[in-house]
Amino acid sequence: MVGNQTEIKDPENLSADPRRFSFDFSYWSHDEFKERPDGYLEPTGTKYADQQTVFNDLGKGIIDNAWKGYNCSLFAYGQTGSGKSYSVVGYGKNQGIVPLFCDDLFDGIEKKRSTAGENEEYQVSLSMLEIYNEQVRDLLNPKTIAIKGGLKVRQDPKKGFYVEQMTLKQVNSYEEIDSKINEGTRNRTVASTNMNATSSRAHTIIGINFTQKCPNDVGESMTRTSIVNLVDLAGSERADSTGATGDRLKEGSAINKSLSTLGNVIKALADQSTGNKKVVVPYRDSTLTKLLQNALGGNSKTIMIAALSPADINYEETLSTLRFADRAKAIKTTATVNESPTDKLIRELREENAKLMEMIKSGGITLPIGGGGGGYTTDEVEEMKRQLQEQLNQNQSEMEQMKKSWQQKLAESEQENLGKLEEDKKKNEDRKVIPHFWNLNEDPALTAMVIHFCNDGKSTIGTKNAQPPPNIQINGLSIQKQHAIVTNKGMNVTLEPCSGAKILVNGQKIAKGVQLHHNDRVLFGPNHLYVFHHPKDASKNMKEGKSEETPTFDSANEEIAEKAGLVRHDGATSGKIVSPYSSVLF
Ligand SMILES: Nc1ncnc2c1ncn2[C@@H]1O[C@H](COP(=O)(O)OP(=O)(O)OP(=O)(O)O)[C@@H](O)[C@H]1O
Repeated sequence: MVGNQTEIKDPENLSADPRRFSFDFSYWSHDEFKERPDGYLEPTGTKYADQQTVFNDLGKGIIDNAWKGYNCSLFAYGQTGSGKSYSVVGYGKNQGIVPLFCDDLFDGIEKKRSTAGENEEYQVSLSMLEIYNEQVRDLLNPKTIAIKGGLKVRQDPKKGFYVEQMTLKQVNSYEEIDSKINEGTRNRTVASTNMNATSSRAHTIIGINFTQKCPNDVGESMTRTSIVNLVDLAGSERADSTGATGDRLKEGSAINKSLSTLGNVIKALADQSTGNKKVVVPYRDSTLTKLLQNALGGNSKTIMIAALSPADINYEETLSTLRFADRAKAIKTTATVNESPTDKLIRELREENAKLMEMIKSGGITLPIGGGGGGYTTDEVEEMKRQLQEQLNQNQSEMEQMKKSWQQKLAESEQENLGKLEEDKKKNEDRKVIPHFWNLNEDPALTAMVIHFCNDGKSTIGTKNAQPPPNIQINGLSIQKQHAIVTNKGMNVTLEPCSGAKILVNGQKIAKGVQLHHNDRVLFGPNHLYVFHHPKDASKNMKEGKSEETPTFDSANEEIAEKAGLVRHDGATSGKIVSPYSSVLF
């Protein structure tokens, strides 16, 4: 990284000149940092770009634009393990753009609210989606995650593509939005573990809708809205470089479909911006590009983060990421401020609904989206009617939302959100005193997201189909209705497999009850991997100054492979190894 330039050398031809790419920013984050006692990684020289630096350069701009009423998007592109999630969401004390953005946004709202007049309102709502194998899952509504084929993506002439039935949760503070995002990440963890899916192959879209209602100079109520999409894309590595086969290959090609379409869209938009207006932009070719249409070529101010690995073995992928980013920087979006008199917006929705009513009455023959005339089958007409009704209902609820006062909405959402916050707080307290299992996932962002407590007495472990329902529910391949029983007797915890159930403790298959110890690794079935935490032992170790080695996904898998005789004893590892990490931004 030299100024805003990123240089890359071919490891097989080091004497050749490096290739140079210029961006708005180029950040180095591979070395020259140290960990503060609280866990924050801070620079030891001038080279390392910490999370706050990146946020100051990029996040603050998004905040300013959101306040002005522009739609904003940020998406992170790069191969698995290169630092996309680190930049977008962050880990622990090293918060990424999403939490820092939310914190700053609510700080600003609180300041405004403290001096706000009666007719000023500030409102934030959150959505969280995952695209996996071209299918959309709503991470804020676990019930929809299991829907076969995922949620439907529809097109509206004004809004563009949108996800039918998507949850939009109103949030009133930083704590509430943080708790909701954690809930979404937990749902994502459970879903990916149950389906034995690789999370790095999923795209995550966090949507923040920010609405301000303020009177203008002549006292007329104005509504200003901004939709902020923060996108953590799936790993961009090509399927042939991952050695994937079978389902993994199918999964890989679906992800590649989204990412290769993203590449095609970016190429087409870049061509357009150089004057070739005839190019057709293939948004419709993948779910991802449909949902990112606005972010890529429409009404949005957009930032792309390209995350790179400096390791030699990743040279080809890194070069391809840089080329991708280089093409993307040519794109020019045309963002406009989304501001209208509130009454006008309500009137437009009312008029549109009157038209939709007419269309439904006349048999739904005119498609809402550029449709033609007759010749439809009964099923097609029914489907059109259903779409029209759906749109009508959506407009109706949007209209009601606009008419409702902030106070009313606050009262409605507060109760639910408060309950969740209390729940989170209690869980955190319980973790200090009750023995429990915490999950390990190959994606560090999804690790320690699922907690199962071993309460006093007996707890059953099994699937949701068990009768009576188990105390600890895990679902998925090879998990039995009654899989195990965990007993906590005076803080002594034992784990006993049910007949036929597969459980490994520290890599060893168990056939009868065993006592669990702090930091034991427990694998239920083929892929539900947990660490057992005993709070008493943990605090004893701390008091005695004993250093603890916290198990990781890789170390637990190596242990399993070793016990099964699959690994050499020379320290060779088996999992993915991609060394750290630098990010380029433009
Ligand atoms: N800028 C950075 N400084 C220090 N550590 C980093 C940085 N970026 C990434 N890391 C570390 O590298 C590891 C991988 O990063 P991350 O999970 O963000 O990769 P990713 O690109 O999101 O991968 P995936 O596609 O699997 O989600 C994490 O343990 C993270 O803490």
